[in-house]
Amino acid sequence: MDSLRVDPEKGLNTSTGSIAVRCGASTGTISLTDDGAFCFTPNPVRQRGPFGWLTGWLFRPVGHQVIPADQLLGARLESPRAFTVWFTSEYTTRTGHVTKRLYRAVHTPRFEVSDPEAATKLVTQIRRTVSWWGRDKPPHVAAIINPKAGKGVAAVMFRNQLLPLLRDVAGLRVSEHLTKAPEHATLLVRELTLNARPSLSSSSPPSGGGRSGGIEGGGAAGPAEAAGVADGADLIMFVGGDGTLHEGLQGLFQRADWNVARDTPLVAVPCGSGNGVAASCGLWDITTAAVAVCRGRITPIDVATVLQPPNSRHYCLLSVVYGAMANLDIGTNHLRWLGELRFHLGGLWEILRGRCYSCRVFVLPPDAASAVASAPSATATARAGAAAAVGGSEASDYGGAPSPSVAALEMNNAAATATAGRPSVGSVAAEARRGGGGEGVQEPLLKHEGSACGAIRSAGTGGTGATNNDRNDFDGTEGTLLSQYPYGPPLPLLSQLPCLPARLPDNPSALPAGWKQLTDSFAIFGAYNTQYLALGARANPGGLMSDGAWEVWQLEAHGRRAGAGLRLRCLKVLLGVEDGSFARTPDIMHVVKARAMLFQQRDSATWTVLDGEAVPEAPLYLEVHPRLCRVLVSPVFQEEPL
Ligand SMILES: Nc1ncnc2c1ncn2[C@@H]1O[C@H](COP(=O)(O)OP(=O)(O)OP(=O)(O)O)[C@@H](O)[C@H]1O
Repeated sequence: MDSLRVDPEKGLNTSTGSIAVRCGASTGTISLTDDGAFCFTPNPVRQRGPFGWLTGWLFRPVGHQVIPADQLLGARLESPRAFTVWFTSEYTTRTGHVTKRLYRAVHTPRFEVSDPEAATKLVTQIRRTVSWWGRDKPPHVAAIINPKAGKGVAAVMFRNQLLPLLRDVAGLRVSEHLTKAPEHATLLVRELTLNARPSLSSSSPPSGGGRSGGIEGGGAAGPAEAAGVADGADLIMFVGGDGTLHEGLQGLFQRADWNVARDTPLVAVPCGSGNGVAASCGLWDITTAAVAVCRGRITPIDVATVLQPPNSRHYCLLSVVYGAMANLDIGTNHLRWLGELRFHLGGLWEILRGRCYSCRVFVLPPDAASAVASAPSATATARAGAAAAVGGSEASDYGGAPSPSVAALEMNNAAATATAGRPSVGSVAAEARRGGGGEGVQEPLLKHEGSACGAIRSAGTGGTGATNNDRNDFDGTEGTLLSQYPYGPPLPLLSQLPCLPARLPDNPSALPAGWKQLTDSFAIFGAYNTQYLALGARANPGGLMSDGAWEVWQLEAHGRRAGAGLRLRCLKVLLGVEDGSFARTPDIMHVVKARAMLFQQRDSATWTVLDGEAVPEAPLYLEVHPRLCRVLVSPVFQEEPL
């Protein structure tokens, strides 16, 4: 063993392609096959003396072991000369109609070599082959950890379960960023150094070993590495619930480089109460999420802008809910310690209360949106060719060079930052909640110039004489202009509206062609992007996260109180929500696909909730940006419509 000649690149014996090791009472050789599989071949055991069989039985040799590349996770150095090899063991659980595929991380016994250098090199080679997304250097994962999410154990889970696998086994570089207050995740993501744009590889499962799937397929170094870029993050990992990811998403689109930053893959590690995004990506638990990070399989996801005139722009991945669905989330915040059980209790309470809710909703279905997007629109033209991003399912570019207003905003931001420093996380959040004007980063979004409603038209038509009489502001109330939302991805469908009304019209005739009105009164209402709203709530069975549309679900009602029949239907939905089987009952709920939505609250006994976070009661406009971001998914991820 001492005479091993070691390949400086690979750690393996150059003549045999293998390395001699000791494993317990056995000796043998380790080799890595061309397709990345790990093999341990024990040396034959010679029986010595008449009782050789007894010693052979007592000290049973370790048998031949082959671990295919798609099961390998990495290797961990246990001492300078000893290491263990880690691999995944897949298992399934079944909930009604849903089969969930999860992973355990297991490891071999310790292997010992005589040369510490050989051990280090072999460990590095295993890691690089299976978990570095085909790169030469370990990718950098920025972990945003919310210690208050769920039952408050996210930081402990990160240190005990996630970090040992990602750092010590897969050899990834992991930087920790602990949130210190609500909305701190927004600031952290806004200020993260990110690597250059990774290319999106196929979202189909890797066919061979771990080396084939991934963010940077093909074994080439990433562009950032090639360019020698500083140590920016290649992946942003959110260790918390949906709220933590939601806050991080706001930070991503508050960056001046959002159009590049949006390509940085995001991963949700389920440590919150709901974990709808993690569930929708097939990341059912922490170990499965860790395996997904090692494999690096990503898929595009639609993101919706939600505008609340006159001052707020939110980005959502998951849902907009109102009424019962909002109450069972926000109304059970004090039961956070119960985990996901709080949602079930909240649902039962809502059925017992039997309350119905009222709102005004208009939706623009995808086919109508395509027609609208292809129709000439002066305003859309003014928005830098943004309409091109809407018609197709591939949104390849969301703007490139910033529009003049964006450039102005960036200058504003720079000036504000230089003179007053960045606003604190808390002050921006408080300002946004109050709905008042603020300074600094969000200032241009907060400014409201009601008198300029006609200006957008005049800009589009080339006219100059717009007056207040030019407005089409539905009911004569003031509207808000597209030009007041200059930052982030363009809103080509919004540009078809003359302005964002402060109060929604009574019927769709006041809106451009294609808009449809939904029922005003309902027992359950929600607009969803992904299939799961929580690990145990498949509220949108059949939804696809990258089809360029959201699904709007309604359980219609008449009047303020639910009768016995309606309560029974609500109960059926609650009982069938875990696997989405409620949707098999005909006509139990009404669902439509929407590319854009206008929504106005008419009930003060509930909340408006975006991705699990309550926002002020004010009318909102939602527009879907097809495939705007990337999320990391389970290696076996497949969105199966029910
Ligand atoms: N250090 C902190 N102290 C107090 N609150 C925090 C801190 N960091 C983040 N938060 C807040 O914690 C809240 C809950 O986080 P999150 O939504 O991720 O968990 P959850 O509500 O348990 O999960 P889910 O959204 O999946 O139901 C967020 O609204 C966030 O603003």
